[in-house]
Amino acid sequence: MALIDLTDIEHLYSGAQKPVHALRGVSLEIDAGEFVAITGASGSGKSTLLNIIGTLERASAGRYLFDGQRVEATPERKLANLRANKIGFVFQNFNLLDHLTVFDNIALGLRYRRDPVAGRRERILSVLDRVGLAHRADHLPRQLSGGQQQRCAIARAIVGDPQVVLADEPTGNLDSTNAGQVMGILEDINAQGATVIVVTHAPSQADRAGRIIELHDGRVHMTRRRLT
Ligand SMILES: Nc1ncnc2c1ncn2[C@@H]1O[C@H](COP(=O)(O)OP(=O)(O)OP(=O)(O)O)[C@@H](O)[C@H]1O
Repeated sequence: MALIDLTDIEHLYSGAQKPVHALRGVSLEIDAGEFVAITGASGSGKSTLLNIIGTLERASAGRYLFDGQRVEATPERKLANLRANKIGFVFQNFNLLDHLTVFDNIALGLRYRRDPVAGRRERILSVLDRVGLAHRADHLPRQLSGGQQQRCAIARAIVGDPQVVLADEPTGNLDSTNAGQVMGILEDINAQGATVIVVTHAPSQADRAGRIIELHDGRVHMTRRRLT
């Protein structure tokens, strides 16, 4: 059984002006342990699809099974719980809290989890080490470079050891060296067993994924697996 199983997903944004049909019948399966890149032109529906996969947004129509659970039939309270325990999010703009240190920003990744408080400090220190920020634990986000801020955000996303890491243009604000480093960390997270899904429009980064899903006008235009 696929970890993520989407069938005929439609999404309509019905704002004040004309409604936007952002997804038009997307069906796809993603297995546990895959590293998938979602690509496509601006406006093709990549972020919408990622937000639906992450249960931040509910699809207007279609069926979504996450780890066998019917998302459309799950109340919001339970979805919040699922997100806190099983999914880590990484965004283009890092979304760190300015007034908190790197350590405390990462601690936020454990806030809504049910696991015991004992051992949290060690867990945070170990993840800081993993993203190469052990020497920056007491810094504020504004004292970090963009690449370091994104590595801090990744640490926050993975500190709870999620099954799935979803990253929306995680390298969009980074130069190529930092972008390469961030992709390397995502590869490492995947190698450790997490399913990783990255939205990117950079072909050089999409090529690092095991599978590329290209959207076009709200539909899956093409799916391609890495040859090696
Ligand atoms: N909250 C919203 N309200 C109305 N329309 C929206 C909203 N969010 C996205 N859209 C529209 O839905 C379509 C798909 O948007 P989405 O952000 O998913 O595309 P994308 O492929 O991620 O684009 P980009 O690469 O520019 O980030 C676009 O036409 C966009 O304008």
